Amino acid sequence: DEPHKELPDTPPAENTEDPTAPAGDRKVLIIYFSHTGNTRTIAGYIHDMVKSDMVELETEDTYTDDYDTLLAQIRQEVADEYCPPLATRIENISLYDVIFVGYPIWVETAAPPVRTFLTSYDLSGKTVVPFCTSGTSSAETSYRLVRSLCPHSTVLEGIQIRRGTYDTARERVTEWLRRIGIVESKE
Ligand SMILES: Cc1cc2nc3c(=O)[nH]c(=O)nc-3n(C[C@H](O)[C@H](O)[C@H](O)COP(=O)(O)O)c2cc1C
Repeated sequence: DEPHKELPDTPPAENTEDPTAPAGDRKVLIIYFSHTGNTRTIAGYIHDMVKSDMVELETEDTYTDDYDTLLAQIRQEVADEYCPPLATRIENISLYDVIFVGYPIWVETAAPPVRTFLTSYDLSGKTVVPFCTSGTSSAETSYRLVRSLCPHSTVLEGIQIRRGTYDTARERVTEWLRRIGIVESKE
C-alpha cells in the first residue's frame, strides 16, 4: 500500500477549547513516530484534547523518502523484528500514568521504531493507548504487537485513521477519547 500524504479537503475544525485535564488526574504522555506527517496530525488532535506532554520518536538513521527502497528495508526490518536505534530519549517516563503510542502501519504492522520504544522502556502498570494511520490495512496485527511488547500494561482500545478519512478524524478522535474514559463526557 503506497504512502500518501493527505491533507483534508477542508481544513479541520479548529479546537476551540483548552485541553482538558485527563479523567482521574492521570499524567499523560503522547509518543509517536511519523514519516510523512499523518500520524503527527492525529497526535496533535489528541494533544489538543487532553492535557499531556508529547514527544516525536526519531531514529538515529533517518528513513529514506524513496518509497521502493523504504518498503524493501521495512519488509526486512519487520521480518527480523529489528529495533532501529532511537535518537529520542524520554526522561522521567516513570512519572506518566497513560502513554499514547502512535505510528503508521508499515508492512501490515506498527512501524519498527515502536518496537524499539516498547522494548526500551518499562511500562509495567501503565495504561498504553495505541493510535495509528494507514492505507487500507487492518490495525489488528499492530495492536497485537503492542500488547505483546508491554505485557504488564493495560492496553486500551486503539484508533486507526485510514487514508481518505481525515475530514472526520478530529471528531472520531474526540469520541474515542470519551469512549475509552480518557476525557470525561460532558453532559
Ligand atoms: C514503507 C511503507 C509501508 C506501508 N505499508 C502499509 C501497509 O502495509 N498497510 C497500509 O494500510 N498502509 C501502509 N503504508 C501507508 C502508511 O501507513 C500511511 O501512509 C500512513 O498514514 C503514514 O503515516 P505517517 O505520515 O505518519 O508516516 C505504508 C507506507 C510506507 C511508507
